[in-house]
Amino acid sequence: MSKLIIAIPSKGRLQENTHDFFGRAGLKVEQPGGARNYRGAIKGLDNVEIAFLSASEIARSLADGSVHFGITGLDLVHENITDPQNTVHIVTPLGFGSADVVVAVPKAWIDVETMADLSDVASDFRNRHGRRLRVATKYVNLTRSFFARYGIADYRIVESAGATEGAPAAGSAELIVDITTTGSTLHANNLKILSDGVMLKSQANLVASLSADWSATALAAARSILDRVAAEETARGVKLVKAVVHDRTQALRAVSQIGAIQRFSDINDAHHVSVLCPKDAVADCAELLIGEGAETVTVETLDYVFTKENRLFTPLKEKVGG
Ligand SMILES: Nc1ncnc2c1ncn2[C@@H]1O[C@H](COP(=O)(O)OP(=O)(O)OP(=O)(O)O)[C@@H](O)[C@H]1O
Ligand SMILES: O=P(O)(O)OC[C@H]1O[C@H](OP(=O)(O)OP(=O)(O)O)[C@H](O)[C@@H]1O
Ligand SMILES: [Mg+2]
Repeated sequence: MSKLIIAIPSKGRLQENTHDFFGRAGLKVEQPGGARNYRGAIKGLDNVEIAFLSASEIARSLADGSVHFGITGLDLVHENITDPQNTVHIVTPLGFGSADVVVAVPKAWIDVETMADLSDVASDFRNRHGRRLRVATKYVNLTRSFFARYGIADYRIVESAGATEGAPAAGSAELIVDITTTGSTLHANNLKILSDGVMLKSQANLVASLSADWSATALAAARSILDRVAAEETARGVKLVKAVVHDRTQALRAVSQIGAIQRFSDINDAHHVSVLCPKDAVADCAELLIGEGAETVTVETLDYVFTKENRLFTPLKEKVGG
């Protein structure tokens, strides 16, 4: 009877959005004993335990299998997990925590715009100064593999624990690899991103561990959670469109062209149409229905659309369900 363990950020910029994400799915995260208690629960789901960890610890816990699910940035997944392909499964991106991991150099380096330029500078630098170019970063693994891809070997990594953008001005490195969202920290430190220097586009993801103990209990709890998550995601992308038309079959044929689908059919009713329509196609759908004789078309927002087939759970089960 091993419970499903979900690791969520205990602090930092992903924390608040994570609570909102669970809230939208109708799941209430409870932290008995307040912010200093590192174990919690989800209201009404007895087989789920919450572990509050830092975003980077979450990536490591997914790798070692001590948690089943975790919410963390894709950057941390790729930096902290050796073989992410075979170690974790990305369940779904969450639409928050967007940031790019980038290579940035001083703006004063006017001749350096690309990774190829940087490669030239790196060789020159070594010849001229008798030491290697220094790159300040906490993304050591991402940097090594990205630089290797561009054939750059003449550099040395200076591990940074924070305020990485300050390293060039402080004289502790020539350039940096760090994460950026608005670009204002880079700008404030007179740094520019190389044109092909975006190493990774990151955002927060719901990630599953492939090495955790996926007991029947844990899998069942995962299904309950993913049912709610998928139902909310689906609902956010569609609207419920209703109308009374001359000929239902004909109207459905027309709106199916723009992706609207009949979900709730009453074979005795030849005139009522009620379809789930992609959010962006609602106005076109209404126009088509009016063309099919509707006087009025109403559009409703839905909270959840549950379906028997769960597009988030099925791929996970295939990987861990035996
Ligand atoms: N502008 C940003 N700067 C840094 N991280 C960001 C930014 N936007 C989103 N993120 C995401 O937030 C996560 C980092 O969160 P946070 O800073 O709370 O964790 P952390 O620094 O790894 O924690 P700790 O260092 O204590 O382990 C990363 O996954 C990153 O992708
Ligand atoms: O492009 P911007 O919008 O300016 O954001 C990027 C900055 O934000 C992060 O630092 P954070 O505030 O998380 O501090 P940290 O270095 O202690 O993690 C990151 O390390 C950058 O320094
Ligand atoms: Mg941080």
